[in-house]
Amino acid sequence: MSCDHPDLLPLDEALQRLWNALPAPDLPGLRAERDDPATDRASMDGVALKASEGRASRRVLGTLYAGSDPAVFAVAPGTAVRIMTGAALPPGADAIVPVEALATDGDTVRPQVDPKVGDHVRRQGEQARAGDQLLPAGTPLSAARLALFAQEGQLLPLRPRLRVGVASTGNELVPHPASHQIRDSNGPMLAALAHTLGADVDLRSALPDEPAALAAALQNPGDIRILLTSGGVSMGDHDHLPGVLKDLGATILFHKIRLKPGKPMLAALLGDLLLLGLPGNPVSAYVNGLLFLSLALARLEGRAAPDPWRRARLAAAVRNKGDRPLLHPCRLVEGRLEPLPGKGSADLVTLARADALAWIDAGGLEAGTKTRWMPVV
Ligand SMILES: Nc1nc2c(c(=O)[nH]1)N[C@H]1C(S)=C(S)[C@@H](COP(=O)(O)OP(=O)(O)OC[C@H]3O[C@@H](n4cnc5c(N)ncnc54)[C@H](O)[C@@H]3O)O[C@H]1N2
Ligand code: MOO
Repeated sequence: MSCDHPDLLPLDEALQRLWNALPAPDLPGLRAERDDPATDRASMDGVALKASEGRASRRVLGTLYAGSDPAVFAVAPGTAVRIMTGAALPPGADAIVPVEALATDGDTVRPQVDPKVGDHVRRQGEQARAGDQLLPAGTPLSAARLALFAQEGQLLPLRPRLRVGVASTGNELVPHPASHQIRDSNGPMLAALAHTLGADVDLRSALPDEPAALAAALQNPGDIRILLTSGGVSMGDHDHLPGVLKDLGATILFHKIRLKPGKPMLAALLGDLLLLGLPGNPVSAYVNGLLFLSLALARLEGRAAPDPWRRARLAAAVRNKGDRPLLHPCRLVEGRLEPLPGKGSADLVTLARADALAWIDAGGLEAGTKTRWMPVV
């Protein structure tokens, strides 16, 4: 019997749908408060002098450091001022000769090179002029952009880390398992993943396969913005999550995607709470947790959408008989993807040995094919 599902949502569309459904914070634009740099500055440690005097000796008047007021010196013919990187140029100087290109004798210096006007000088306003638009409103935040806001006197406070709840589901999850039971490995895995991705994590006890318990957890989520669950989203008698969400009036963003592992992946909004209902199989929970949580955190924090994909060649062929693209565990060896002999979406042993997940189109890929892959973090 074929299990092909033409209605499954392609991964990139699912990611886009999640991105569009989440609100980005208000992202202000930025204008330059003053010229950048605000005065001519030294870009090397050396002496500030008049270039037109060529290699002639100069008498050193003193030293300017980054932050020194340059007006205390005036560079007249036959003089120079020692200057450190970042210091404003003194009046009269138009070039810097670096320490390495100077002969020094007491307070006299002699350039060993022919200085030219503007040598090793960062010109006033060469990066921006006062009033220039530096970043339009809506530009996603990054550490570099936050630094630019700080430079212009508009320090943006760091946002508190988003709080992410993690709750596994399943009656089979117990701390001391008999042979028909298992330990909860998804909970600790997803907590670690959320922590790695920069969230503040609340790892909760596993929930039983009971609609009432799931409903209670969803209706009283506590102080979290995102809830990661694992399990209970497929076709089994105990797969209650989709029905519970429907009864609670949640907005289902998608349920079931064209990816192996990850077919029953579910995302829903319940008021302000984003629920990522990850499939229970550990590799599936990992892959989808990584893809969807990193995107959701970036969106809610006002960062650009992360692109986890890199490209490399497969060292060996990988078969994929299904109709879904496959993310296959690999080792990266000298820049090539060496497929591991994995046993599918329940095989945590192979996932833990992998450092890459390679994208294998439906139908499989031959050895030597270049394909996209993402790191296992
Ligand atoms: N008739 C069908 N059966 C299944 C389908 C389907 O389309 N039709 N899809 C399969 C796929 S694909 C996946 S993935 C799984 C996902 O099912 P659920 O998300 O409903 O997960 P569960 O059934 O609750 O559990 C699946 C598997 O994972 C183990 N598990 C669950 N939670 C944990 C945990 N916290 N730590 C470790 N392992 C966990 C669980 O014991 C099961 O073995 O469904 C397929 N079936
Ligand atoms: O999504 Mo499932 O993990 O393909 O077996």
